[in-house]
Amino acid sequence: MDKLLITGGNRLSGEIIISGAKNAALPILCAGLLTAEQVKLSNVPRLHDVSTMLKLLHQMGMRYEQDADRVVLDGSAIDKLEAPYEMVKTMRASILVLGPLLARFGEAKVSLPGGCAIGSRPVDQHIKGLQAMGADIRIEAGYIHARAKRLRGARIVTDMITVTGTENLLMAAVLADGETVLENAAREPEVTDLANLLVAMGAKIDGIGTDRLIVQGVDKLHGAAHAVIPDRIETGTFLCAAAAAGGDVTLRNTRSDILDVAIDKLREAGAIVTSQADTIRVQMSGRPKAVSFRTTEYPGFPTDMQAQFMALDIIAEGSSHVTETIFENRFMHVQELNRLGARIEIDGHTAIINGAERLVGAPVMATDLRASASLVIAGLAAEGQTLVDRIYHLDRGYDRMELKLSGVGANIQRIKS
Ligand SMILES: CC(=O)N[C@H]1[C@@H](OP(=O)(O)OP(=O)(O)OC[C@H]2O[C@@H](n3ccc(=O)[nH]c3=O)[C@H](O)[C@@H]2O)O[C@H](CO)[C@@H](O)[C@@H]1O
Ligand SMILES: C=C(OP(=O)(O)O)C(=O)O
Repeated sequence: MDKLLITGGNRLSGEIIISGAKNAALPILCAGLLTAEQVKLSNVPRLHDVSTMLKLLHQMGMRYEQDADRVVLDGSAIDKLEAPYEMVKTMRASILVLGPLLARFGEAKVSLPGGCAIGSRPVDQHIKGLQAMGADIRIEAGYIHARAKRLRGARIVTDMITVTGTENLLMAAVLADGETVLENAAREPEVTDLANLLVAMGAKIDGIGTDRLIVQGVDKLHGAAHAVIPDRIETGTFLCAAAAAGGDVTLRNTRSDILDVAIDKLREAGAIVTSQADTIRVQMSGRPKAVSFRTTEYPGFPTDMQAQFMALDIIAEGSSHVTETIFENRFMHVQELNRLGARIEIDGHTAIINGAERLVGAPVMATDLRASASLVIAGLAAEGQTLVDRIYHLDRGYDRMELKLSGVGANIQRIKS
C-alpha cells in the first residue's frame, strides 16, 4: 500500500492546474448509458474512481477511448445490465448506473452500496423516486433488481436533499414518458453540470441550478460533447494547503463562483484571496485565525471541505466550532490530527478546536478521501516528518496530488510498496 512522506515547514509558491470535478465526472460517465451515440468528454480527471467507473461501464458493454483528459463513450452495444458488488463496494457512485439503465433498457441489477467510513449512506430515496416513476423494485441478496417497461413522469419530493439521488432520478426522468418534477433537488454545481450535458444530448430540463427540476421526457437522446467543470473541492483543498503552510499560490483552470463560502472563510482566516475568470490566487503570511462553520448543502459550506478546514483550524490563533450536519460519522480525521498535536474534542456533531502553536509530524492513517487530504495539509504545516498511510483513499479523488504540491515547493513524496 502506497504512503505519502511529508516533511513540513516549506512555504508554497507557484501555480497548480486544477483537474475536472470527480463528482461531476462520475454521473456524467453514467449519462453515456442513456444513448447509443458517442458522448465526447473533456477535462475528465485522472482518478481511481474514474478508472473504476470506466471498468464498470465497460463490463456492461460500453466501448470507450481515453486519451489524457479526454474520454469518448460509445453506448451502442450495452448488453449487461448489472453493477456487481465487487465494484460497487469500492465506489458508492456506482449506484448512478441504476437510473440510466432502467430508463433506457427497462431493467437493472445493481448491488446495494454498503455503509462507509463517513456514515451509513442509504439509497432509499433513489429507490423511492424510481418507484414513483413506476419501477418495480425488489431487493434480494444484496442487490436492487429494478424493472419498468417504460418509466413514467411523476412528482417526487425527496425526504432530504441528496446529490446522487437527484442525479439518478434526473437521468431516469429524461427518458420517461411525460413530465417529472424533482422537488427538493440538490443544487450542487455537479448536478448542474450533469443537467447541462443531458440538455446537450437532447433532454428537456427546466429549473437547472434550482431545487425544482422539471423534466419533459423524450423518446431518445443523442450524442454530445461536454467539458467537465473544474473540481471545486480539489481547488478548496489546495487553497487550504497554501493557507496552512503559508505562501503565494495561483490555481488555474478553476472557478471561484462555485466556492464562495469556502473563500469567504479563508479570508476570515486571514488569507488574501483574489480571483479572475479561471484563476484563484491565495496569499497567506502568519498564523491563520480560527474560523467556525457548519456544513450544509450547496450553496452552504460543503461537507467535502470540512476536514481540510479543520486542518487549518488546528494551527490557528483562537478556538473554533465545526458542526457536521450531512454525514453522521465524518470526524474520523480528528483522532489522527490529534496525533500531530492538534487539540480537538468532539461533542456530538460538533468538533471544538483549540488552535495549537505547533504541530509535530507523526505516522497517521487515512480513513476516507477528505480525511486523507486534511492529514496531508496538517503534515505540510507540522514540524518534521508525517507519514500518511492508506492513501488509496486519496487516489480515489485527487489527480496526482503529491506532484501538484511538490510543484509549488512542498516536500512530499510517494513511497511505493
Ligand atoms: C459521488 C458524489 O457526488 N459524492 C458526493 C455526494 O454523495 P451522496 O450523493 O452519496 O450524498 P447525498 O447528498 O445523497 O447524502 C446526503 C445525506 O442524505 C442521506 N441520504 C441520501 C440518499 C438516500 O437515499 N438516503 C439518505 O438518507 C445520506 O446518508 C446523507 O446523510 O454528495 C455528498 C454531499 O454533498 C458529498 O459529500 C459526496 O462527495
Ligand atoms: C464523500 C466523497 O465521495 P464519495 O461520495 O464518492 O464517497 C467525497 O468526494 O468527499
